This record gives sequence, structure tokens and C-alpha cells, in this order.
Amino acid sequence: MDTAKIEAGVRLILEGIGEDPNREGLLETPARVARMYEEVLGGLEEDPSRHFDVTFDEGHSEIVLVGDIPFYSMCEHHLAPFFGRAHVAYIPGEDGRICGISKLARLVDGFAKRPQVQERLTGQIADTLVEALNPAGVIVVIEAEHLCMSMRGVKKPGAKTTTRAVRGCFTTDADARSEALALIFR
Ligand SMILES: Nc1nc2c(ncn2[C@@H]2O[C@H](COP(=O)(O)OP(=O)(O)OP(=O)(O)O)[C@@H](O)[C@H]2O)c(=O)[nH]1
Ligand SMILES: [Zn+2]
Repeated sequence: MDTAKIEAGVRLILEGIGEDPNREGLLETPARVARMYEEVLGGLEEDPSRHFDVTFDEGHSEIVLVGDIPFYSMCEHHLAPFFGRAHVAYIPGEDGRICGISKLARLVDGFAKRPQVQERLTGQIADTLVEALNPAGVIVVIEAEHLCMSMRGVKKPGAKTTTRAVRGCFTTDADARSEALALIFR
């Protein structure tokens, strides 16, 4: 990440809003913002599929769900945060291959820490899991509040956006899909 560019940009924004970037309270702000962006937008520098280099052959054939994974992302239209909970579920493939459950949360974070739209975030998580595990099916549900809709613009705090990505057997087997969604929203 080019932190010098971020710092120069933040100085320009401060000048643009009529602030003095050289007053004492703001002197360190460009560097702080650059460090924050490294933390919350550092996902472009990583390939989240790397978390699936190690998987386990357990012969498990039933659904695995890691629900209520908290996440923070940044809306690419306003660079304002959106945040909420992700639910990631899969049914292992014929080989019964599973992954460490923490890797599903790392997968969410890897794609969340980029300029995003919620729909793309949801699909990227599902598609990466399909590639990594060759599972029978995947469902990802994300529920989020967008600050660009809460604190500005249409100003509807509390409005929740829900997105879903469905892959494999969950697209054709309505019972399996209903069962997974019931587990997610129980
Ligand atoms: N589909 C989708 N839209 C999003 C997401 N995040 C923000 N948006 C929307 O992106 C749109 C951008 O619309 P524009 O009309 O270009 O921008 P704007 O004038 O700031 O729009 P308002 O937010 O309505 O004031 C807005 O409707 C946002 O609510 C997202 O993750 N998914
Ligand atoms: Zn936005």
C-alpha cells in the first residue's frame, strides 16, 4: 500500500473542507488515517484462498455452518463503512473434505477489507469456498447496515440489507436450502 499517497490525499481532504492540516491536533492525522486504511483496506494485498492450503479429509457429509461472523467493510461508492454479520455454510463434497472453521471467518475478512459492494462480497466468499473445497453446496448470507444510508443521503439508520449467494446442490435442492436457511436464521 502506498501510504505516502494516502497521507497526501488526507491532507488535501482536510484543506478541501477548510481545515488547517498543520494545526497541532491534525498534524498526525494523515499518518493515522494511512495506518487505519492499511488495517481496514489491506485485503487487496492478500489472496483469501491461501487460507485453504490446509484442509482435512474427514468423510463428513452433513452441513457445516459458521454463523454470526461479525465483519466491517467499506462501501466502494462512498468509502463509508458497512458492517454486520456473515453466515457461511457448506456441505462437503464426495471426498468429505472440510476446512478449519476459523478459515471461514478469515475468508470473510479477506474480501471485506477492500472497497466493496455487499453483493460482490457475498459472491466472492461463496465462489472461493467452491474452488477451495469442491463442496456439494455453499450458502453465504450477509446482513449489514451501510453508514452511507444511515448517517448521510437517505438517512435510514437501522435499515438492514440482506444478500445471499447459493452454489451447488443448494440451488437445486429446495429442502436442503430451506434447512440451511433455517439454521442460519434460527
Ligand atoms: N447494491 C448496492 N448498493 C450500494 C451498496 N453500498 C452502497 N450502495 C448504493 O450505491 C448507490 C450509489 O448511488 P449514487 O446515486 O451514485 O450516489 P448518491 O448520490 O450518493 O446516492 P444516495 O446514497 O442515494 O444519496 C446508493 O444507492 C447506495 O445506497 C452495496 O453494497 N450494494
Ligand atoms: Zn455507500
